[in-house]
Amino acid sequence: MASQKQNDSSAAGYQPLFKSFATDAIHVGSEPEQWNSRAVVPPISLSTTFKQHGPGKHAGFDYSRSGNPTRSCLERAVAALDGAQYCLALASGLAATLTITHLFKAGDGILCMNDVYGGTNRYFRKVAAEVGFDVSFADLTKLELLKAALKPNTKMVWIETPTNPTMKVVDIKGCSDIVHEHNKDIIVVVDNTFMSSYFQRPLALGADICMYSATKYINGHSDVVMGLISLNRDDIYERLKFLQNALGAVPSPFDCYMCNRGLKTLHVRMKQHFKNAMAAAQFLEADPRVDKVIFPGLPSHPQHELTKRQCTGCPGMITFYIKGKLEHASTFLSSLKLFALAESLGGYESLAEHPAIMTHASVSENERKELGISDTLIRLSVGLEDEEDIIADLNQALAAAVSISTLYVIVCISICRASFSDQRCF
Ligand SMILES: N[C@@H](CCSC[C@H](N)C(=O)O)C(=O)O
Repeated sequence: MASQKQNDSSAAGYQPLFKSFATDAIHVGSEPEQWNSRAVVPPISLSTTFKQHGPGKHAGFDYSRSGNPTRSCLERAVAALDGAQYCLALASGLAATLTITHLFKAGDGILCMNDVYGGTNRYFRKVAAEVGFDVSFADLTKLELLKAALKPNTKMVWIETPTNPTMKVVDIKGCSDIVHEHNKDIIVVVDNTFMSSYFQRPLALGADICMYSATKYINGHSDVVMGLISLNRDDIYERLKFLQNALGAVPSPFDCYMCNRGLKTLHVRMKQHFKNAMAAAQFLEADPRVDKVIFPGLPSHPQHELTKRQCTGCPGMITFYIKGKLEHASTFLSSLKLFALAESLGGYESLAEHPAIMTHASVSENERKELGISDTLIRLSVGLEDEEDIIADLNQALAAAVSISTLYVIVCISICRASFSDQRCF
């Protein structure tokens, strides 16, 4: 039976599930034997300071920013799930990004995937570049563009896959091999927020660092803001551990407790996100009111085969273009009843948003245009509700946004436009 379960995803052509994932999620870091009380659930250790036997002689913890027992429980669990030796928890995904960037100095080159979370784009362009980092962007789905973009001063390559919001999938192994062949000291970072460790293990594919906004799937309950960094290299870990303390962007013990609690059901949630998202993506793709659906689990996705080669499945993230203009996208979003119109993703509840106006508003208009973040682009985070209710909500909101007569007009206009550009009629 166990091997049958293991084979579910590989039967669909994806990588086999990671061995003992659920067992590790539940037990690693939460061993009752570490507490005198033998508490089965790790206690929330709120003390900011810890009594020392003698000056500088402590029992593993001296000050809560430098290290905290509840935080350690979470960090150990996440390291196990990422196939990593080490994990560090930070106060947010962006706190993780800036802590990693502090590994480098002004003048060093950072090469970033062109389509990334708006906050990452904003941090690299409007903060890191302004303090002297040489920041550049390239479409890393094309390995020849990666090769061309590597410079003598490149110190870090930042990959996000699938990308937020246009769901491009980047070949982690392909990129890591090229980067490390060019210079083995360049650090390849993968933002694994969308996939989570359940569907993708970047370190096993050659990346040096795997990072998360744990606010999303890892916690999974939309009630904690947190970042995580997993890695295997001792030298980078030592420096990041120093930076975690020296920069001080650490999460509270309560948030660590909450996130560890959410992590225990990651495997159960991700399976259901995949199932619900697949059904929603198939529904949207078959619907005439929808122009295009981008979901890596659909055979129509340009990197569907790559997704199956490097992942064990797909999360609940779907992006689609609604037919029409901004007003149709807006009406669709305001008409949703079960999906909440809200930023963020990866919680048990379904969310929908308009990247151009919401999560990616800080990306310049030109860049948004180049990336396809248009007025009709809608991003869904499909939650864990009943599949038929999710689809019914999408259906009624599409009906409110694009009536049959509007659809008729849109289709006529696009036929005319195509004919004009072909110079075949009129
Ligand atoms: N308004 C926020 C944007 C939050 S986006 C959150 C999340 N990463 C997502 O993609 O939904 C800001 O300006 O930082």
